[in-house]
Amino acid sequence: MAAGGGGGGEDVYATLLLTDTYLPGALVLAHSLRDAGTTKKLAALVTLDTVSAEAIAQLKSVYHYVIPVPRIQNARPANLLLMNRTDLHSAFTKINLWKQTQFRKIVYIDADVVAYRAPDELFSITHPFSAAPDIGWPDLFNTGVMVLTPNMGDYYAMMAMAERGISFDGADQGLINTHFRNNYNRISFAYNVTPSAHYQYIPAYRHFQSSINMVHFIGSEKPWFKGRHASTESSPFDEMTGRWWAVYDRHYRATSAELTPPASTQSSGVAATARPVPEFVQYLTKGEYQPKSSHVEPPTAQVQEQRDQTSRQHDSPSSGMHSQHDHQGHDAHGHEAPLSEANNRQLEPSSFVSHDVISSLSNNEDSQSKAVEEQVHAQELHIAPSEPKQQLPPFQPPTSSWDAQRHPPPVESKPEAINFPVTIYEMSKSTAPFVAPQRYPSPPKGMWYEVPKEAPAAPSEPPKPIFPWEAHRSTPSRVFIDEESKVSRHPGTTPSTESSMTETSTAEQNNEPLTPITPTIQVTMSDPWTTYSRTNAWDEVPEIERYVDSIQQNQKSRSRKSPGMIGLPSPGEGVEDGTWRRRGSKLTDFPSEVERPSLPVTPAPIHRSTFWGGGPSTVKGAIDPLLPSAEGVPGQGDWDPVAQLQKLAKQQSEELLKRLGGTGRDSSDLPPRLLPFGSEELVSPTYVTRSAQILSPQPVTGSASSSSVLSPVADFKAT
Ligand SMILES: O=c1ccn([C@@H]2O[C@H](COP(=O)(O)OP(=O)(O)O[C@H]3O[C@H](CO)[C@@H](O)[C@H](O)[C@H]3O)[C@@H](O)[C@H]2O)c(=O)[nH]1
Ligand SMILES: [Mn+2]
Repeated sequence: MAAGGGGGGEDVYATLLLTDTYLPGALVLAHSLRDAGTTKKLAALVTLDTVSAEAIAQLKSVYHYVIPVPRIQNARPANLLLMNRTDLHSAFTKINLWKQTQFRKIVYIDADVVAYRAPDELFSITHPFSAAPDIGWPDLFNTGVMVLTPNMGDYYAMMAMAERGISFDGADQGLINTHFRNNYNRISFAYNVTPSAHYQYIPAYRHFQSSINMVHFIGSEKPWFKGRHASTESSPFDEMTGRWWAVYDRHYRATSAELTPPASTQSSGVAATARPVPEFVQYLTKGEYQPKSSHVEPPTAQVQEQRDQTSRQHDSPSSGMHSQHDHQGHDAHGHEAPLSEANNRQLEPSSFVSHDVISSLSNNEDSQSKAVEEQVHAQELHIAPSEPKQQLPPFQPPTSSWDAQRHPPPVESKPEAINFPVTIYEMSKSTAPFVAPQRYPSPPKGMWYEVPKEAPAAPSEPPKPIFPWEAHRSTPSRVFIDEESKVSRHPGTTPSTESSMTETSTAEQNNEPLTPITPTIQVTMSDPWTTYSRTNAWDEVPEIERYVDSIQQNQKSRSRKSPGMIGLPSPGEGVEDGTWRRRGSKLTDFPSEVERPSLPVTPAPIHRSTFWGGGPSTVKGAIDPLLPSAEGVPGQGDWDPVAQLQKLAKQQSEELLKRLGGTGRDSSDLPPRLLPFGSEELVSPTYVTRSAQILSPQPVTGSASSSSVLSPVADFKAT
């Protein structure tokens, strides 16, 4: 063994076993690493004075090295009380890791850790000491996972501290943190995830879940102390606990075959020693020990027999001791003293645990009766019945102890539907002929829907109007293809057969006016460009008008203080008498048709004979029927965008000039306005020029002031 350390040697994962009670943990840890396919060897440091031979034998079945180390006890354990963990009085023993200089690098892992994957990459860290943050105080590191280079320097330094009891928590974590305070390499929390039943940062867990390497069950409650059904929720904590149990089950769960061995071996009492699954481990795992039995006996006798068997099995030279200590430490059935009284499960002579289990079964009345209860329960659930007919076990949903994303199903697993409740119906074997009953029960009453005798009368009157404009609503004049049949069925409504926008359909003549006509506007059907109303039906509702007036009155009085606001009438426009308001009192204060005739918004579609998908024979003879055209919408053929744009431009210019003071000026002598760029060549695909005169942009002839306003024209002049 090299004294300097850190030189040659191999890499090992190492753990520590101070007591038998942590054996299930140490075994599950080793299996989890091996199952994950680690290429490194495994070592377990053990304190021979407190770990039984049986436990060491178990360790040897999975660990390459089982290394005895001297137990280092804290002579001043007062600080341990601060965290209620007096069971950790010998945690200083961990310091022995630095003495193992036969190894190049050690990845130390607490016995209460389960590996999701083998973190072999940790061995390539060059830093002499690495650890992950502790959730209790993240500036500290947790000593449950450490990557260290053994060397005698660190060993002696820490031994000196241990002898003086220098540790703020009384255990190894306080000591090692003090020693490596300023010189440790922080590794990811994913290497030492410490779940909590009370607090879990669930979003982070969900986010980083897939990167978890190892899970460490810190605190006094370990999975194997609580039993597999300690919790049935599916919290992150339960998921992680489930992963521990998945490894346990893979290697230590009793199969039903083992629970019902052949009768010959049963009577000999030797069966217990033949072990695919070691009972010793089950003893130490709460709720897992199930004694073998193939026939129903009075439970008491059975327990007695089991106890005797176990007694023989675990007999050792020190067995005489077991009656002396009425130790009530943790037994495998969970009939333990509270875990906070943790020193109860500590520091007994070698192999004390097995005796402890036995003594609790044999010496303690209470324990015994509970054990009997459990025995009976175990029979109900798991042990093959001796009588042919026995109640099926109650349905238990499968526990989520296995992560299907990462691992194959546990070796012992059964098909998913194995637990589903099954009801089997059998055919009647009766040969007696069927005799109909005298009377069948009458159907239940009042369970059907009574169809109303009369159909609900159609509402004779339309619903009362809610909004003012509903009172003088106009009938829509556009007709769509789907409605064609309806229209033609209407007496006197014949679809127009010509595509002419100016033609008034029969429907229009028979019905109300189709365009909302306000009293002030003269509709001239001959000029479709002026027939669009720019007012709203509700503009004339007196209530609304009054309301708007009142608002504007308000605004007016306020804005007088700031003249020049856009939209305010000039002093000459009759502010004082209020006449200007007539034009501006509407919510939608668009220029009227007279002021600014609108462009048609949607030209009516041109009817194409092929569109309707049929030849002349399909609809009404040789000519396809046309939909009645909407009133006031100009025909497509009349649509000349160029002319309309110019018309609009001219009108606007006129208006502008008018506002600028040029009253009474005849618009006809205004030059046509420049069209928007790119639209000069615009020609409607359907428009047939009716007047040969096409207006072209001409230089403006107005005054200097007007030309500066008509900037597009001025620009044009400049070019
Ligand atoms: O009765 C015992 C107690 C401890 N151990 C071993 O010592 C380790 C530490 O004890 P543990 O119960 O795991 O402590 P934690 O609850 O994890 O508490 C924290 O505090 C301990 C004391 O500082 C540190 O050793 C741990 O790494 C740290 O996570 C265990 O994993 C075992 O390897 C035993 O074998 N038997
Ligand atoms: Mn631990």
